[in-house]
Amino acid sequence: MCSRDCCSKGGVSRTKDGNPCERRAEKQETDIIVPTPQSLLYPYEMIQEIADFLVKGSGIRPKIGIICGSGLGSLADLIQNPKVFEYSKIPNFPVSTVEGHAGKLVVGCLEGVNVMAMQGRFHYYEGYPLAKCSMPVRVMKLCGVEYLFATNAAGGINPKYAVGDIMLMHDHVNMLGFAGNSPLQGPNDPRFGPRFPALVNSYNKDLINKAIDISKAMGIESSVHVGVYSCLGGPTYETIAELRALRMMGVDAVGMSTVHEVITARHCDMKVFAFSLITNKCATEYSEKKDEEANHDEVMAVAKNKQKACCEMVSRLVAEIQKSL
Ligand SMILES: O=P(O)(O)O[C@@H]1C[C@H](O)[C@@H](CO)O1
Ligand code: HPA
Repeated sequence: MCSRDCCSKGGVSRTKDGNPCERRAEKQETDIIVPTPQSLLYPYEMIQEIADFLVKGSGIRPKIGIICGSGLGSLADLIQNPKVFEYSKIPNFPVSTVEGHAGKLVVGCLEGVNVMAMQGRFHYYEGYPLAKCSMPVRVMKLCGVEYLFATNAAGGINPKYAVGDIMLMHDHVNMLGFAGNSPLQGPNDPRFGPRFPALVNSYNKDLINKAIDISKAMGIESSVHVGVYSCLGGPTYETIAELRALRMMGVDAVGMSTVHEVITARHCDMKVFAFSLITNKCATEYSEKKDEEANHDEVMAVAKNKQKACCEMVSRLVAEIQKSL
């Protein structure tokens, strides 16, 4: 009861004559914690500071940014004369908490092109808001990056996909977006891009065609597909009913990343190339068999096995871009 002689009825403090207690109402208002809109977590100036730190520290303005998926960190090992930044030493950078994501940013040269690679990405399930997960993409942009290469480990839903196949992403279904979550949520800073960015043709067709040609040159075209990826929040793998629903929506591979990075990259007008390494086949029939359940050890093991082909795909594509620069 407050000093104005109020009583609490149905969770609302009221004066004796039944009117809501003004003082209580004022207090409740100040108690409300309004969540910070995602886009305000990393203002332009803070991203600029991180970019300046990396450009100054490496002496390099990268043209291509690479995000290494689970177990695909060796993509960054291709980089010559690498300057390595541990995430924990980069001002205002989050840290990686997932096995298979080393937490290092590698800047250097690949096939004659200045590149920057993230050995470790940030996932929503780690507890980071989406804008924080994809903040490094904006850092890349302000460092000078024009092309984003995003890679991921994913479960194959398309029954034609086998473990170890590569799926070149040509579109996505943004399940977190369906639920009203976006890395662009909150006030828009036009220095990054427009309020309402279009996402049709987000995945660069020319780069997809080049990657198909590369797969032919590598003799792996029968295990390379072009398909649709969907990102769920994780960290749980999907239920059978969810996988069936995704398949009905036209999804070929499912994972827990990439989409918010692509949204952020397209917002600031980067060219995007992305692929999934199919690390497990998603079961769409009910079964008691333990070996049909997805698990991170299997994801990591398949990624390790297939890293050579993934590395070759990336370096050949970078070499193609180099020709056009
Ligand atoms: O970072 P990516 O999307 O490659 O990692 C996938 C999704 C989860 O982080 C993990 C599950 O095994 O691999
Ligand atoms: N589901 C979600 N994410 C994944 C999977 C999967 O089956 N495999 C690798 N990452």
